[in-house]
Amino acid sequence: MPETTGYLVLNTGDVLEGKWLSSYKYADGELVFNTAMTGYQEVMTDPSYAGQIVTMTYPLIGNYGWNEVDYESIQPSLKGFIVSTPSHNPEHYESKYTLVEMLEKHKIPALSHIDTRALTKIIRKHGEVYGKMTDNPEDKPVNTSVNPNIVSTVSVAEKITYKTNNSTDQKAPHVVVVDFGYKHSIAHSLLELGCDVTVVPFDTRFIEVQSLAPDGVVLSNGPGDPKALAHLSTNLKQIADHFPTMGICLGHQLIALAYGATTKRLPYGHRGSNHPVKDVQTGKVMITSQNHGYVVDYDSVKMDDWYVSHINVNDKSVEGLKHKTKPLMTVQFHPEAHPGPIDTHHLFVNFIKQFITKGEKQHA
Ligand SMILES: NC(=O)CC[C@H](N)C(=O)O
Repeated sequence: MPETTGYLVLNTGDVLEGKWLSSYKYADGELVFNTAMTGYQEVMTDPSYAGQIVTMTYPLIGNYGWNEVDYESIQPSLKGFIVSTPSHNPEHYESKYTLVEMLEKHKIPALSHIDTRALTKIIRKHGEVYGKMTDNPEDKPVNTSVNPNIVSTVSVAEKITYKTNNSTDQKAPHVVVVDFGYKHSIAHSLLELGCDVTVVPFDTRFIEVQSLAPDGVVLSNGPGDPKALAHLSTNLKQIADHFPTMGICLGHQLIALAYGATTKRLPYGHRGSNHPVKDVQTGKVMITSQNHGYVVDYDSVKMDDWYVSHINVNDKSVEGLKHKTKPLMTVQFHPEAHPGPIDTHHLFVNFIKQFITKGEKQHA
C-alpha cells in the first residue's frame, strides 16, 4: 500500500502528521498511551480499550507479528491505533500474520510515523485528551467520553461454558465470570488451574448466577467509567455477599462502588506492564500489568469490613481491596497479565484455594 499522509488532530489544538498504516481511516476517541515494550496484540484485543485510540510509547511495533494464541477477544474494540515505527517483516516462531494484515482484517484505523513520545507528553500534560484520525488537518475531534452503554457492546450476549482439561478432581470447581469485557486470559488462567468456567453477560441477575451453582465468581475487567454501571450495585453486592468473589480492574471498581466507596479519574491512567504494586500485609512489591483510567478513591474506603490490600508504589493509589471476614478480594491490576509479568498469578491460586481446600461450597 502506498504511504499516504494522515493526521491526528487533538482537542488540545495539537495536530500530528503521520502515515496511514491501514486502509481504514477516520476515528474519534479518547487518546490513551500504553508503555509496554511488547504485547501489542494483547493490548489491541483487550476489550477494556473499547472507544479509545491507543498509542504505544515503545517505538517499534509489529516486529514479532501476530499469532493465533494471544487474542484477548476475537474482535478488537479499540477505535484506532497509533505507532511510531511499524515493522512489516515480523520474525517469531508463532507469528502467522503481519500487523498490517490484522489492522485490515479487523478494520482498525491506524497511523504510523507519529512521534508517540511527544503525543504521550501531550496526554500526560492535559490528562483527558480526545483525538480524531483524519485526512483533513482542519478537522475537529469529538468528545467521545460519554457512552454509558459501552460495556454492553463488548459483553457476551449469552452465557458460554468452558470445561477444564486440567481437573484432578472428579468435579472441577465452577467459576462464573461476569463479563464486562473480559480478557480471555482470565478464563484461561482459571481453566489452567482446573476450574470449569461459565462466562455470563454483565447484567446477569443474582438469581441466574445462583442457578449456575458457582463455587466462586469473578467480576471482569471492562471499558468505560465504572460509575456508569452504578445501577448494577445492588445486584453485584448480592452476588458478592453470597459467593467467594474476585474483582479485576473494572470488577474491582464495581465492588468498591457496591460496598460504598467511590471512584475517580486518574490524571492520565496506568497502562503498561511494569507498574509496581505493594501488598500492604507482606510489604512485597510485585510488577503488574495495568490498563485503567479510573481508580478507587483511597479516602472513600471507609467501610468497616474492608481494607486496602494493595497500593501503587508510584502514586499511592488503591490497587486492591479485601474484606476482613468474607472471601472477597479485588485488584485494580491484572493477575492474568497478558501482556506482562505473572508476579500476581498467585492471587488466582489463593482465590480458588478458598473453595477447593474446604471441599465444599463456602457460603452460597
Ligand atoms: N481494564 C479495566 O477493567 C479498566 C477499568 C475502567 N474502564 C478504567 O479505565 O479504569
